[in-house]
Amino acid sequence: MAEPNMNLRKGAKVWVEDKNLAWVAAEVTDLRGKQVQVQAVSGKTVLALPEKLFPRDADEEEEHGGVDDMTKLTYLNEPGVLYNLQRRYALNDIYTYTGSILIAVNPFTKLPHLYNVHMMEQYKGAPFGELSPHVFAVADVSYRAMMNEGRSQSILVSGESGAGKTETTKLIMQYLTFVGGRAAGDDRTVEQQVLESNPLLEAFGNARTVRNDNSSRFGKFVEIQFDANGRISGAAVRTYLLERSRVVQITDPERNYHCFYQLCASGKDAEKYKLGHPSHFHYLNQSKTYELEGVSNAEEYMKTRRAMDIVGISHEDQEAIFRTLAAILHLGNIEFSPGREHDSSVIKDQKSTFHMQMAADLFRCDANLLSTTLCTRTIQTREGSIVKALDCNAAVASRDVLAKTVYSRLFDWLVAKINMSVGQDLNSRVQIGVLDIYGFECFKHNSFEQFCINFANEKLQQHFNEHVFKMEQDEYRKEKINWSYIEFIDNQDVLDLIEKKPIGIIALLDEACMFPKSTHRTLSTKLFQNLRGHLRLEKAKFSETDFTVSHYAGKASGRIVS
Ligand SMILES: Nc1ncnc2c1ncn2[C@@H]1O[C@H](COP(=O)(O)OP(=O)(O)OP(=O)(O)O)[C@@H](O)[C@H]1O
Repeated sequence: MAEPNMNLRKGAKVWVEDKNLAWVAAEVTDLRGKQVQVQAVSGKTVLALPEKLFPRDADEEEEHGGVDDMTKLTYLNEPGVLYNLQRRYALNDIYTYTGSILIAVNPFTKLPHLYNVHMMEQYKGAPFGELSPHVFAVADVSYRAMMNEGRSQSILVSGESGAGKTETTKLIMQYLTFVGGRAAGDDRTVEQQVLESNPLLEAFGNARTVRNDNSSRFGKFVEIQFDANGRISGAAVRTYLLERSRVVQITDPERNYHCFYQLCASGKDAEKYKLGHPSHFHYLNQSKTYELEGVSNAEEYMKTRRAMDIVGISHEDQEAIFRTLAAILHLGNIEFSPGREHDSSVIKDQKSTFHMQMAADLFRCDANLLSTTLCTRTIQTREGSIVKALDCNAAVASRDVLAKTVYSRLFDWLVAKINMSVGQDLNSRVQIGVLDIYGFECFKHNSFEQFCINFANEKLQQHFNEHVFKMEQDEYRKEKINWSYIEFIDNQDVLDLIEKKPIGIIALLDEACMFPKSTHRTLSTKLFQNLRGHLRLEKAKFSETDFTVSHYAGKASGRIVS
């Protein structure tokens, strides 16, 4: 989006950077050697370097309330794009096009007039771009492309946490249900079932985060299958990258997965499993946030139960699901103290023994076996298996791994149940896929989970580059249209750094996992030896194991730990 040939004469309209407001509108008042004097609309005069200024569309050229397609801006630069979105947002115009891409700004308030049946009727079959930008227009264009070309389509919903991806995905499904739904009078339809399974997925896959009270902690690809007449004939939900670490570790004011709090507030069921207030459980009390504003955990529990009934999960299976959740909570309360032998551990005290017995009963396994499993590790060798004692830290780690594994298997099992109940149409030739996946994430400390999320986003970015930029430009070339090529950053080098065999980060990690003697130090040495000088990888100055990957969207630092 750089603007190389900016004409900086007196009176030119520009954007100048501002500490507080990001960008402010200004006008050039003087040229002083290498610097330019500009006067901001507030009246303030600033000196700036020319390369720091961006040209600005003249106010009188701009339509009132901004333009509905960014490509209509004379100057397509960051301040211009942000200003346009801001002006539209002020009028509750939350949608704006950039060519065939839709930008949605989260309104954080209900706008029911935007999503009613009347609106859906309006967008049905309307040429793209004729009506105001809308998520229904995108869904409609993909439905029509599928029908006209007989080819499957996909819609990618991307953005940072809390941007509105899940809401947008639901709206797309609502629209596809409207155009491809079955005639009234049919039994409960596939699309209804997909929508009705949402509360279930949300109870087990969503949690409160700093940014979003109901943040999806997994990626989701919803495939909606259609028959030859364009009617929905089946559907499937595929999930990715469930955030497993949340089951055992949370920080204030975040929460664990909603289902745990729901179960604790369930009254009789909670009593049956000897649960109480969430503050009694280590996996929940690491954060003091137990309630969500405007949400009753007990009512949500009933909703989750109802969603299970709708999806067709038997009462026996429902009981097994909540029993497993309770077992995980009891498991988390097991503490260890050093055993008699060096580097060994035992269950700490009576309280821990109670929770271990509870966990074992609820998992329906033998308590001694559970305790041995937590406090020892069995290593297979050629000579047979060796049992090695674990110290307290290692026993805690093994307890947490068990909790995470059981939870993620439970989640996968639920997804499989939902898919079975909704029913896939194996004969369908066309489908529309909607991908709702985490955006790029960067925290102070980034775990392996974040690394995978950023890798997935890097892959998506490459797909986007190939399809949007390369294909458009090939088209222009074919038609001999004189076109100044858009510059985009090819991210193949980041992908190579991560996935190339045999010396990408993942390949080296794989290799390290196979050698019993590997440690986090041997892995870091290998990584930095093999990838030294890679422009996308930086080693931290004062650490042997910290590294930073320069992604297309920014830098993310990680640490190799054992
Ligand atoms: N189109 C919309 N209309 C009204 N409210 C919206 C809309 N989109 C989002 N919101 C509000 O913003 C909140 C966050 O949106 P959503 O959960 O869809 O974000 P997300 O991008 O999926 O976040 P995460 O990645 O954390 O799951 C919603 O709970 C809802 O209150």
